[in-house]
Amino acid sequence: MTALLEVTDVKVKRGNRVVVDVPHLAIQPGEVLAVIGPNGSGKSSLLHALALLIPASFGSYRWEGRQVSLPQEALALRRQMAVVFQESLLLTGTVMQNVTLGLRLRGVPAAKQREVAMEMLEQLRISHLAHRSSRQLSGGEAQRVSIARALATGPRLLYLDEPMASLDVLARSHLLADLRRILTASGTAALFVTHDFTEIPPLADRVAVLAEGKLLQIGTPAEVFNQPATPLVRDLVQVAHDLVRTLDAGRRQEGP
Ligand SMILES: Nc1ncnc2c1ncn2[C@@H]1O[C@H](COP(=O)(O)OP(=O)(O)OP(=O)(O)O)[C@@H](O)[C@H]1O
Repeated sequence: MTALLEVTDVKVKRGNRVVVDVPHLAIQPGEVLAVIGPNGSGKSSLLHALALLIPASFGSYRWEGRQVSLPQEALALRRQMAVVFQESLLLTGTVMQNVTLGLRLRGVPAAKQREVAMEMLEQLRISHLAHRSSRQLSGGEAQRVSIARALATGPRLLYLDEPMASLDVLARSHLLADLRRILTASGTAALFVTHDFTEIPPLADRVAVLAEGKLLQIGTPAEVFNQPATPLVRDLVQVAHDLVRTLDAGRRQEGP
């Protein structure tokens, strides 16, 4: 299958330091890739570089098999991608005004803007908030609005930088399920950065582990969790293993 996005020799410099140095990374159409790693390992920098939001150097940057010329084609390509950040970054105005923003900038007729936005709000189960001010939303609602805004333009690839970090566990679990359903139904690929391993099974097809800007391992969640490729990956996933073991031990003690 031709990858949706395939990059080689990605390097991001912050000051004089190279903070991302990844020889190869590919995202398949419709695939959801989680990126995990310690603080400061370069996860956000990698995401921002791939989304063409910060300067980076690429050996090659291929979109659906075609070599993209950067920076000349960056603007056109960015229209096929969307980004959701940890903070919802909504503009003053109503939810509807926020969700139609990207479509407005693309010159989509007003009636169509509203139709598409309403559809996205329904898919994210927040159509009742359409006419609410963006300043009168809970954190979970605001994050749903920012995801609806990102998806309204029909991106082929959605980047999510710790989008659930400020949500409570229930809100997070419901949003993960809704997001997975929407991404699968629309065939949208996604790359999401997370610190929370519980987000991986419901959302990710593959996991990439980054440390000090280097890709230590990439594989299915089962591969990474059961066959960690390096001691650092083992230490990272150990926390998740310990949790499962503790819960199992508790269950055995309680009996059937
Ligand atoms: N705007 C910036 N200017 C200078 N250095 C930066 C900047 N942003 C990030 N860095 C540095 O680049 C490195 C990678 O940071 P980055 O935010 O990409 O890591 P991360 O894995 O996303 O971290 P975290 O998990 O803490 O969010 C870090 O050493 C950080 O200090």
